[in-house]
Amino acid sequence: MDNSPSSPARSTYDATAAAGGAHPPSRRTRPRVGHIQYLNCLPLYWGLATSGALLDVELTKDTPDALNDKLVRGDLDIGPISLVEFLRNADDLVALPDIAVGCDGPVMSCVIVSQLPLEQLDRARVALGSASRTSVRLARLLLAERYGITPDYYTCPPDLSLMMQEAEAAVLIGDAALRANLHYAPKLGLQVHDLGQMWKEWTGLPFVFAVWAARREYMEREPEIVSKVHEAFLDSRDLSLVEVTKVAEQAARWEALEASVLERYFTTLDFSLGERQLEGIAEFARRTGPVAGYPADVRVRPADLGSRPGEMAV
Ligand SMILES: C=C(O[C@@H]1C=C(C(=O)O)C=C[C@H]1O)C(=O)O
Repeated sequence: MDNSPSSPARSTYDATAAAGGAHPPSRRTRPRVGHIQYLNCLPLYWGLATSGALLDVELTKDTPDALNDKLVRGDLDIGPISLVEFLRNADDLVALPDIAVGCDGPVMSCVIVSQLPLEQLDRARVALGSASRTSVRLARLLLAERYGITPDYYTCPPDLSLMMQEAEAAVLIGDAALRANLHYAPKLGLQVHDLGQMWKEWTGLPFVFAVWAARREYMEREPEIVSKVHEAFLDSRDLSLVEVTKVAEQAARWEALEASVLERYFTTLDFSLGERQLEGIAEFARRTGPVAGYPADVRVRPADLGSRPGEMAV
């Protein structure tokens, strides 16, 4: 190997160093932001491309459970997190205001798929899809307290046909749940129970499956970036809901679901986090806290990010 000062690699290196770095390391790093790889989050991210904000974030697409772990470990700075994981890690995280993935009635994509009426699931095998933390906890709560039953739960990958071979019922979320709900269950004669609707009938409240959070230390270090990312998500969501027909048509090109179904789905989901949603969260924490790893009186207190600032330019 030629290590002499005249070798091209070496001379390029020296020239760069002498010039103070023609390619200096980036002075600022983009915020590392999570993106749930399900259709449920499409309306939150769709407008980021339109506004250009997509270029100002380093996006990591993954399943909710993987994103939960990354945000909690500090491999992400900002992102969606299953409500249950937020409540467990509330000391290290700050919730962002007015943004969530929830519903006020049916949700369509967080379901119990069952071969038997729910009352008959006592001691039966129930498969819990491994991508979920909140829906599986909600399903267990509803089956225990509304139906008075104690199934034999186990966690496994979210694959409906495997689950139905090994269990009498399964809890699914996201696109797999949507497909099960709309396609497979009716074909296979399986019952579908919508967790959002069950919660609403039981408590009269909206339900929040995931909130948006920043790591507390990141928020303290980079409050402006957090504020701008938050703003970009709100703008994206608002634009997507105004243009929901277009979003649904575009998404349908790559999905086995009709545009009209996707439009219904996007408008069934509730992406807000207001007083009633916070009340729903408090009620869920009160009912699950003792067994789910957080105090029953834990609260989500969204950060005060001030009024909506201007364009994102981080
Ligand atoms: C509405 C949904 O909300 C979700 C449910 C989650 C959970 O159960 O932990 C986490 C993130 C969201 O994806 C869905 O997955 O369809």
